[in-house]
Amino acid sequence: MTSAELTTAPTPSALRIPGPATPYQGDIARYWDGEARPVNLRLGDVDGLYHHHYGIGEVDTAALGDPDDRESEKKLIAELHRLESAQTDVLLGHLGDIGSGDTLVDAGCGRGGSMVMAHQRFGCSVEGVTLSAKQADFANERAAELGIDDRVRATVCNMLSTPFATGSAAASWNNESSMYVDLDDLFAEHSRVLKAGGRYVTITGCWNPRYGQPSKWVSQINAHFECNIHSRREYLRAMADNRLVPQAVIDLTPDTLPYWELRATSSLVTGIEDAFINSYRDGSFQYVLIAADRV
Ligand SMILES: C[S@@+](CC[C@H](N)C(=O)[O-])C[C@H]1O[C@@H](n2cnc3c(N)ncnc32)[C@H](O)[C@@H]1O
Ligand SMILES: CC(C)=CCC/C(C)=C/COP(=O)(O)OP(=O)(O)O
Ligand SMILES: [Mg+2]
Repeated sequence: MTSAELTTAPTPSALRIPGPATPYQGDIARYWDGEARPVNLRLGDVDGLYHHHYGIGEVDTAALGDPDDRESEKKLIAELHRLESAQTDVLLGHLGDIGSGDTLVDAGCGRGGSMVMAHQRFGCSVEGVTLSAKQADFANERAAELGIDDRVRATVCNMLSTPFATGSAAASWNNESSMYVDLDDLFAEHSRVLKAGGRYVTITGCWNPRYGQPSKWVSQINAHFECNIHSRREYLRAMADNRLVPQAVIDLTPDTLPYWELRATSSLVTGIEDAFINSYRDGSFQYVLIAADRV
């Protein structure tokens, strides 16, 4: 299938492009094929938007109600989910003016929650890539259920080598997926796929060069997710080397701490909560949004 066909003739099921480029990518594909943590599925079940990222914003304590209430766990799950969708809203708000005729690229799309939200907001087409066939199938099934599978599609594909035509995307993003790849290779591919003047946005966790080196908490997060968190400096340097000029760099660390503090009180904890809370508090780790212009 040619790039032109890929961007103009979506099919409801996941396209499969030759497998992982490295043994590491094979590990990551298996990791996400096997992932079924209740914290992700129960939150997604709230409204059918399935995310694999974290939340931002103030907790609505009124919405949580009385902790002794029988419905309190359900309310807490709904609140965590609201904060995760609020995170996507902030990312989408940095994509610039997107029209219904535009195509966006979601690099590392997971189960597709951000893609659905992008289509609902802009009316545009969204092409997502993930290493996991299970995730791509899930995302495509959700798009079909919503009747938007002609505009929203996930493909099993390496984000460093996508089938999308050069200069074809009005905007592209990584939502908590850039810690799985080399940043030079990643930004070279975004830069190729984006049209001149297009916008790239990432929300990511990065280690803070001011701390010195990755802290023990950052190492714990890497081990937990089999990822390799980059420093803030690496992001900015790799963007500069690949025609991506930062338009906004926003430290979302204070905005994500309430999500983690709330999540730590829920029955859906996974054991990684303290590593995030401690590293955000000691300054070794930061949750950032970087929006850049493709020049
Ligand atoms: C933490 S999840 C984030 C999912 C999604 N962006 C979201 O916000 O819900 C990380 C995603 O990155 C994807 N990923 C990691 N390395 C990749 C690569 N080289 N190519 C494509 N996808 C990749 C994984 O398959 C997974 O879908
Ligand atoms: C900010 C950083 C470093 C993110 C690492 C990537 C990652 C695994 C994100 C969340 O996925 P998830 O939603 O599947 O995780 P969890 O099960 O913990 O909610
Ligand atoms: Mg999650």
